[in-house]
Amino acid sequence: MTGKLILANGESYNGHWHGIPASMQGEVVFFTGMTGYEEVITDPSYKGQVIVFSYPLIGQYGIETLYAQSEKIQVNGIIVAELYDGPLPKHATSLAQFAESQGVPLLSGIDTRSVIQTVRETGTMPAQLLHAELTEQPWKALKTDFFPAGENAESKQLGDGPLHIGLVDFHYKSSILKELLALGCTVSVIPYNAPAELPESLEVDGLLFSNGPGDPQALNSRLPVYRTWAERYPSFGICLGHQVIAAAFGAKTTKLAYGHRGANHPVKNKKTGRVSMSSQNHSYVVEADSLLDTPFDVLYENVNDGSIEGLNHPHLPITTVQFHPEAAPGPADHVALFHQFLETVNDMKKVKMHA
Ligand SMILES: NC(=O)CC[C@H](N)C(=O)O
Repeated sequence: MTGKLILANGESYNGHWHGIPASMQGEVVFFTGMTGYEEVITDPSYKGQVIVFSYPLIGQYGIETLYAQSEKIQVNGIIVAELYDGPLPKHATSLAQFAESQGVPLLSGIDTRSVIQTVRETGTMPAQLLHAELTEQPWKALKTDFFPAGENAESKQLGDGPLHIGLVDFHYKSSILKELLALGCTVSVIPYNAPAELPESLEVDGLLFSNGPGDPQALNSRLPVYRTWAERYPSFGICLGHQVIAAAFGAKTTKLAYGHRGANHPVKNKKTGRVSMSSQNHSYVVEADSLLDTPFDVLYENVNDGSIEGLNHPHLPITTVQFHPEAAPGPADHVALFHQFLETVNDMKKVKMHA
């Protein structure tokens, strides 16, 4: 079976089609990690995108759902150069089977180097995956409605540890929740569109603003609420969470040409000078100049392009990171940030109890 990847600039690539005949569109982006394809395709921050893996052989250890970041595949399409089809671990299914079972098209045998070169030179753009039996579809607007308006007061509680963290849900990765639970927290998942008083009625001790898909500006109408929350509780923001906290205090966000997606992005801690490796998946960044209108100090910057990778509030216990300290997929250099956040939450809780 054959199929095509068609880019919005007219370039077209033939490959082997896996899955039922279909046509699918999404924004084409690329991931540079050697491993982690299970985490990537199930990560809700990739919602609606077509993911191209730069590593030439993908699928070598199958899918074990152990590493899944949500209950399903979130990308609209998967593009690989060579798809591994050898023996797999006992409990694993193949990547092709997994994708097929969820109706997500996978194209293999694509010259991913050429696709990625185009995306690097021209920027991310819409792409279409098309089975050979079907005709090319008219281009549709890219999906952006990840945060419908309206209020949702339903929270769900997990774990039963001494510290109670509200996980502000912008479509969080399950490894963030797992990390909090592993560190002994009670976690209340708070919808992005929760009423302003929900964290207080749940009696949370701190807030973690999660990752999420799309443009952070989609959440502009909620920024005043997020600012009140961040001013009131020790807060930690990851990726989209970092972007909305920055925006809530007056910063601007902008879109990079082709984003950062991989497992070895070096970031520099501006306080210590230390460089560490981070896992990343984002298109948008906080504009450095716009930070002048906010109280924030830059905590981390990207070593490759100097972009903002993390912020600290000088007086309030607010820390944010553009990268992914929950470490799946990728390096575990930054798990300490979770420990630091929980120590701050704990200290603030003690102060409150003695006040
Ligand atoms: N991983 C994330 O949270 C991504 C944030 C945002 N959607 C971006 O692309 O920049």
